[in-house]
Parts: sequence; structure tokens; C-alpha cells
Amino acid sequence: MSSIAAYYNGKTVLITGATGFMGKVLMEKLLRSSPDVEAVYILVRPKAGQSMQERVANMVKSKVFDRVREDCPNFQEKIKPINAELTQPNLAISAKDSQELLSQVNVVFHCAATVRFDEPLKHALLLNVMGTQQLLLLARQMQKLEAFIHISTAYANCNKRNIEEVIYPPPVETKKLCDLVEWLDESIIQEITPKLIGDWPNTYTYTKALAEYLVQQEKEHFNIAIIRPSIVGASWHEPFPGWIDNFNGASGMIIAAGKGILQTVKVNNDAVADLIPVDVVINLMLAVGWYTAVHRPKTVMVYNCTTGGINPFCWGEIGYHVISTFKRNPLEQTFRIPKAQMTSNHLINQYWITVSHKAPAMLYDFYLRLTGRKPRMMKIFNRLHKSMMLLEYFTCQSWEWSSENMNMLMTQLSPEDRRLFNFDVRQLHWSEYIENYCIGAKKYLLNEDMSGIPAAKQHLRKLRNIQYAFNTTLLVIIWRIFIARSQMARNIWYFVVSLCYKFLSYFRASSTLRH
Ligand SMILES: CCCCCCCCCCCCCCCC(=O)SCCNC(=O)CCNC(=O)[C@H](O)C(C)(C)COP(=O)(O)OP(=O)(O)OC[C@H]1O[C@@H](n2cnc3c(N)ncnc32)[C@H](O)[C@@H]1OP(=O)(O)O
Ligand SMILES: NC(=O)C1=CN([C@@H]2O[C@H](COP(=O)(O)OP(=O)(O)OC[C@H]3O[C@@H](n4cnc5c(N)ncnc54)[C@H](OP(=O)(O)O)[C@@H]3O)[C@@H](O)[C@H]2O)C=CC1
Repeated sequence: MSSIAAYYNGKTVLITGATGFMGKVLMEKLLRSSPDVEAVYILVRPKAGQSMQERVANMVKSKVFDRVREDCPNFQEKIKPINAELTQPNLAISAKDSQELLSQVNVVFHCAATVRFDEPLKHALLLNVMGTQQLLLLARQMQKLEAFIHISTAYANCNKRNIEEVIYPPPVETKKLCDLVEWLDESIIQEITPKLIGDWPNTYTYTKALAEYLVQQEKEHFNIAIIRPSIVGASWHEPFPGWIDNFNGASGMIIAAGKGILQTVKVNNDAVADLIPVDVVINLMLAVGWYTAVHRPKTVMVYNCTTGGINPFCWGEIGYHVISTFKRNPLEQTFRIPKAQMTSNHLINQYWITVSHKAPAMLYDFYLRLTGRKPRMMKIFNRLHKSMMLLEYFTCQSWEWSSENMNMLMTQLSPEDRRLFNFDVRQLHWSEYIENYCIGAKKYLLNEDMSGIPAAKQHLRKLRNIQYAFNTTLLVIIWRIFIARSQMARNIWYFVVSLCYKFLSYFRASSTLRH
């Protein structure tokens, strides 16, 4: 039997961020591969008017659990939700729940974080740094703790070009910074944020860098490992190819391109697009949990979980495969025909934004107004442009991550484990993966049925005809205005028309002769 699966059987696992994208895939794989796991505690907060219990009840109904539901119909009995809020003192966990965790938990996977790039610094610190600190304090008292696995990001040190599997010194003393933001006024923090975060592009990557250092400080107390995934995308194989459930990372942009909304994007076509399938990250997490608990490495092991150095693929190639997949499998009710101008030139990108985003949006909003409806396209584009601006830091440059620890871990696995917990991205076939990603986004994120493809194709044909008709009318109008004002343009026009006429007469004459 697989050593990794066997290790988790009989163990109690604590997961933070279990309601998130990666948390759900982690829970599903753990419960499916180790059905005899003792319990999976998850820290959940009430949200959007739903209690913790309601959220968990809805979550277990999600499609992501279909496979485990088939294999072990009572899988939800293993899930033990704990009411918690990571930004509150003691994580707002009740004394009774806390006691239960302290006496039971063997392995912790810390996934909870705010991943928003525009998160105010105070909140990002509260959750990503202070929340992590509180969890570490709790972990210190866990009597049976064997491994603490912290999920960071490959971009935590994106101010460096070559990123080794080490923890870099933090830019500031974390405690001093947390004290400072605690008493400073929100508006002042907002104002000094760019100065504080220095050469980090956003508060997310900055606070993830600070959290790594905090985690490392606990190395005397328990076994720790840090995993740094790059841009986590739809799953490669598990639970289903192309499974995805949020718009983060590249997914939002891919969908916007498929819907024909995004027609231009600022990327360096030759820069490496370091996408990593979610199931690869989850398999690595479970393998690292096992390795850390069983082999107890003396130092804090950092695992860069990236594809660029092993099986590189560029943004230009991604763009090509996304567009061609959506032409073959169109999304429903697309705004325009999928097409993506990808350039790193700011002026060219601005030109295309004006011509292929703003102008059509204005025209469409004008049409909506004329037909008595509320204009909405410009608003959508403004949001898209804001997202594009926040993401361009990651799409216009490349990084190099070393991945020796991931390779080392692979050599430690039995052939069975390597198959069941596959994180060998050398086997990843990019064009196939991107195709499944796009189709997965259509099915799981937009809830579109594949049987609607013929109608979607029909809609694309209609859009193509509208586009041809519009372009021809525009050309004729411009040309007419031009001809009316310039003798030279008139001469060129007559010359072109007479040339066409001669060609037509020639072809007619030659075809008559052949008959
Ligand atoms: C041909 C194509 C090639 C592609 C070529 C470019 C790929 C370019 C990838 C770079 C990828 C770098 C990744 C760095 C590496 C990590 O570390 S990945 C960490 C993951 N973090 C993220 O990706 C977070 C990025 N997102 C954000 O920070 C915020 O969502 C934004 C972009 C600031 C937008 O904020 P907002 O306007 O307040 O919108 P927000 O409240 O988040 O969402 C409102 C709605 O829009 C949806 N939405 C959110 N973001 C988007 C989006 N981008 N698009 C559409 N809808 C969205 C939400 O689901 C939400 O839906 P509802 O819940 O209302 O139904
Ligand atoms: N997605 C990506 O591309 C990448 C992600 N990562 C890292 O992986 C981890 C998981 O990311 P991902 O699953 O994508 O993120 P999601 O945004 O999908 O999930 C975040 C999770 O954190 C929980 N959470 C947020 N705030 C709190 C809070 N105050 N108290 C309790 N729980 C909270 C959320 O709970 P709720 O449902 O209540 O909001 C949710 O379960 C993060 O640490 C992230 O930094 C690293 C690299 C790339």
C-alpha cells in the first residue's frame, strides 16, 4: 500500500482555509486516498449570512466531492468543523474546541489567507501574518503534533529574480510593523503602504514573505515545512480534469478572453507563465506532510512548487491555446469573437484597449440605452482593466525558482506513491492541460452545459457576420468622407474600381472560352 495514504489513516488533520479553492481539493484527496483518517478538523467562519454549519453543509454537496462521495458515501462524518476567525485573538476558537484540537491534531495544513492583491495592508497583516502567528501559538501546545505545513506563494520573494528554497530575511521586523499598524489611522497606513512594501508589488506577496519568517521561528518547537506554489490553476487530473471554482490567478482572464471581453492584455509573450495545476500542489502537500512527520528533517524545508524550471511554457503559447480552445468550444453568449492581442508594449496595449475594449463597450452601452436598458459594459471593462493592471507585474517578467527539494522528495517516494501522489510536472502536456482548463472553467465555474456548444457556435457565427457588416460599413463611410474631400483619394478609388472591373471581365471571358 501507499506509505503516504497509510500514514494519514488513523491520523487527525487540521486544515485552515478548507472552504477555499485549494482547501477543498486537499480535503477531497485526503478523504479519498486515506478513508480511515481519524478526523479532519476545519476552521470555518460564518460568512455572507450563513452560519458555519450551513456553509459546511453546502460545501460537502459541491461537485468537487463527487468522487469521494462515490468511494466513501459517509465521508462528511470525518469532517469536523470548528468555528474560527483567524483575525481575532486566539482565532476566536472556543475553549472546548481548543482543548479538542490540542489533544487530537497530528498534522496541520495552513492554507487560509487573503489572496487579494488590493487588500489594505492592515487586513493583510492581520490575517496572513498575525493569524499565522496565532495558529503557530496554538500548534505549539498541540500534544501530538507531527508536522506543520505552511502554504506560502512562489511570489513571496518576487523582488528577487532567482529564488532558492530558503527563507529570506524579512524586510522589516514583523512585530514592530504589526504594532505600528495597530495604532495608526487607516488612511495614513494606506498612504504609507507603497513605502512600507518597497519593491514588493502588493500587500499579499509582502505579508506572505513576513509570514514565512514567522513560521521558521517555530522550528525548535515542531516539524515545519513551507510550500510555495506559483500560479495555481485548474486541476490536471483530480478530482476531474479542469476542475476550478474561482476567478483568481489566470482563471478570470482566461474566462474574460473566452467571453470575448478581453481582447488585449499586457503580457510578455516570451515570459514563462508559471502555472501549476491545483492537484499537483495538493499531492505535494500530502507528500510533504508525510515526509516531514516521518523523516523529521532537521531544518525547515522549503518546497518551491513551480513548473517554469522543469517544463516551461510561455504566456504567448497560453494565449494561443486559450483562444483556439474557445473557438472550438465557445462559451455561451460571448460579447465578441475570442481574440487576444498580447503585447508588453504599453502604448500598443493602450491603443488596443481604446479600439477593442472601450469603443465597443461605449457602442454597446449606447445600444442598451437606446433599447431602454441599463448600460453595464463600461463598468465591466473598468473592472477588467483594474484586474489587468494588478496582474501585469506577473505577466511581464520571468522568475527562476530552484526545485531541488521537490525533486529530492520524488526520489523518496515508492513507485506506488509517485503514481497516487503525482507531482512530476515533467509529464504535463501543456496544450492538453490548457484545453481542459478552459473546458473546466466553462463547466464548473460558469455552469455551462457542453450540449449548448452548437448554439454557442451559432452565436459566434452571428457575431462574425455583425463584425463583417460593421467593418464594411465603417470602411465605406470613412472612404466616402475621404473621397468627397480629396482628388487623390478619388483617383485611387477609381483606379481600384477599374482594376477590379478588369479582373472580373478577364475571369468572365476566360471561363466563357473554357466552355
Ligand atoms: C488569452 C488569456 C491569457 C491570460 C493571460 C493573463 C493571465 C494573468 C494571470 C496572472 C496571475 C498572477 C498571479 C500571481 C501569483 C499568485 O500568488 S496567485 C494568488 C491569487 N490571487 C489572485 O489572483 C487575486 C487577484 N484578485 C484580486 O486581487 C481581486 O479579485 C481584484 C482583481 C483586485 C478584483 O477586485 P474587485 O473588483 O473588488 O472584484 P472582486 O470582489 O474580487 O470580485 C467581484 C466578482 O468578480 C469576479 N472576479 C474576480 N476577479 C476576476 C477576474 N480577474 N476576472 C473576472 N472576474 C473576476 C469574482 O469572482 C466576483 O464574483 P461575484 O462573487 O461577485 O459573483
Ligand atoms: N490560488 C493561487 O493561485 C495561490 C494560492 N497560494 C496560497 O494558497 C493558499 C490557499 O489559496 P486559495 O485556496 O487559492 O485561496 P482562497 O481565497 O480560495 O481561500 C482562502 C481561504 O482562507 C479562508 N479565510 C480567509 N480569511 C479568513 C479568516 N479571517 N478566518 C478564517 N478563514 C479565512 C477562506 O475562508 P472563507 O471561505 O470564509 O472566505 C478560504 O477558506 C493561500 O495561503 C494562498 O496564499 C499560493 C500561491 C498561489
